[in-house]
Amino acid sequence: MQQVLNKEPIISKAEISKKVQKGEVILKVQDLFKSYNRGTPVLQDIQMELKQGEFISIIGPSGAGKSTFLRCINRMIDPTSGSIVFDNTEMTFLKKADLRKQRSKIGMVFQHYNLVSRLTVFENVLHGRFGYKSTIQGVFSLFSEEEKELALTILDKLGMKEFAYKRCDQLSGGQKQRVGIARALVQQPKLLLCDEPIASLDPNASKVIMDHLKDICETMGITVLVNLHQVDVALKYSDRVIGLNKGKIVYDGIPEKLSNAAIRDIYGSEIEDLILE
Ligand SMILES: Nc1ncnc2c1ncn2[C@@H]1O[C@H](COP(=O)(O)OP(=O)(O)OP(=O)(O)O)[C@@H](O)[C@H]1O
Repeated sequence: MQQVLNKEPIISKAEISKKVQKGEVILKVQDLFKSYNRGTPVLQDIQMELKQGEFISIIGPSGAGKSTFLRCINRMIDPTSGSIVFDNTEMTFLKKADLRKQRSKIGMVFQHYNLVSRLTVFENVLHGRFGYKSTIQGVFSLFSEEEKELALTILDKLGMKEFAYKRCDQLSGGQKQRVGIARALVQQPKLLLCDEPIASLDPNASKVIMDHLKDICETMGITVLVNLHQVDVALKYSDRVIGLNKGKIVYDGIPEKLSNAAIRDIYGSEIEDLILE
């Protein structure tokens, strides 16, 4: 068995299904601006606080800045100015090793899954542990027995254990997305960023994915921040909905208070087929 040099606590099976308290602020964004190539800002004056265990959806028309915002949080994109404090650490100043360490606490789920299709489900899931390893360990894919057990436990939770040794190119879209979620969960994140996780899926597979994300939030206490195009899905699953229009937050509140007027503010002229009478 290979030793893990960079030891991080590995959660037990019992902890994976433990209900945790919602509460403390896990992410605080202040005065955030982002412009690409010195052009017009695509994010403007973003202020936001997310709490541990919250399920938050971001909705808004195409080009509103939803993906840019998610990617600024984990610094896949560098913000132009402003502050992002995640888990008591200012993200915008971090470099190399410190950034990598902080990023390992933030899982990300992508619309197109970002899996290595010729590798097995199990191998793809273990890739989520790379953030905890030295370069050498990463190159030789050295994983401990504990890490392998964690990967299988998470696959089991997502109903994917029986597919562990299948190649990812043999899976359906919904199954691929469950692998993407499992890979994010083996990181043992405090925050899960999901960028349009159901945009490529049919309604049945979308429901399975959203149900899993909600369950992960409720049973593991992980804060889930999801970009969505579907207002009805956001309303059904979220503790809180954030509406973006042209890079500005125009709604931040509970789903029950998202009025038709608020939906108009978010979607502007694209609105008519979205109004829920
Ligand atoms: N790498 C880039 N370089 C220049 N402009 C970009 C880049 N990425 C995004 N943009 C622009 O930033 C704006 C916001 O894009 P973003 O993808 O964040 O919006 P979105 O709300 O996620 O849209 P969608 O729902 O279509 O994915 C858009 O005008 C887009 O064209």
